[in-house]
Amino acid sequence: MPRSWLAVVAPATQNKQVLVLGLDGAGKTSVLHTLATNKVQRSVAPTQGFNAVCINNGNMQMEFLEIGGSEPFRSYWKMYLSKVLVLIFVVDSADHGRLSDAKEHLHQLIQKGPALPLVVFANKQDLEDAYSITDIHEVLGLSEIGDDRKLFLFGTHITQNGTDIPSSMQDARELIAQLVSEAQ
Ligand SMILES: Nc1nc2c(ncn2[C@@H]2O[C@H](COP(=O)(O)OP(=O)(O)OP(=O)(O)O)[C@@H](O)[C@H]2O)c(=O)[nH]1
Ligand SMILES: [Mg+2]
Repeated sequence: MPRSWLAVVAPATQNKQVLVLGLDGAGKTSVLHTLATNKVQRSVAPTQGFNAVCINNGNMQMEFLEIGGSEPFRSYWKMYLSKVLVLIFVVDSADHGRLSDAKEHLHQLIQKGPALPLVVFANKQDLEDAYSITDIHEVLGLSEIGDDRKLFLFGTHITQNGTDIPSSMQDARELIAQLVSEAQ
C-alpha cells in the first residue's frame, strides 16, 4: 500500500493535521515540499489521490495532507474537514479562467467546516499575468467569509528549484504552526 494511503487510513499519530486543497495544478505539492525541505522544490507530477507530508516548525511536527485537485479526487475533499485543525487552500493566481471555479469550491468547503481556520495561498505570483493579492481577495470573495473565522492570505511563488524558501512561505509556516497549537 503506498505511504500516502497509509497516512489516510491509519489513525493519526498526533492530532496536528492540516488539510491542503485547491484545484489541480495550483501548486499544492510544490508548496508542501518547499515548506518541508526549506528549499524550493517544484512538483513534476499531479497528485494521484493523497499526499501526506510531515513538516516541522521548531519543535512542532505537523502532518499536512494534500488531496489531489483533479475532478475524480474532489469528492474526497470534504471527508477530511472534520479531522483537521487548519485548512490551506492554494490557487494559481494566473489561472484567470478557473479562479471562479476555485472560489465556488472554497465556499462550499467553508460551509462544511464552519470553524476551521483558513489560510489561502495565492501561488504563482512570479507569473507575469498573476492577479495581485488584493485581486485574489476580491475574486475569491474572501470578504464574504464570516468575521468569526481566522482567515489569512499569503502571496507565494515557487520558482527556481534548490533556492532558499521565500520568506513569505516561512511566515506562512510559522502562522500555520501557531494556528495548529491554538486549535488543539
Ligand atoms: N511558475 C510557477 N509554477 C509553479 C509554482 N508552483 C507550482 N508550479 C508548477 O505548477 C505545476 C503544478 O504544481 P503542483 O504542485 O503539482 O500542483 P498541485 O496543486 O499539487 O496539483 P494536483 O496534485 O494535480 O492537484 C507544476 O509544473 C509546478 O512546477 C509557482 O509558484 N510558479
Ligand atoms: Mg499535487
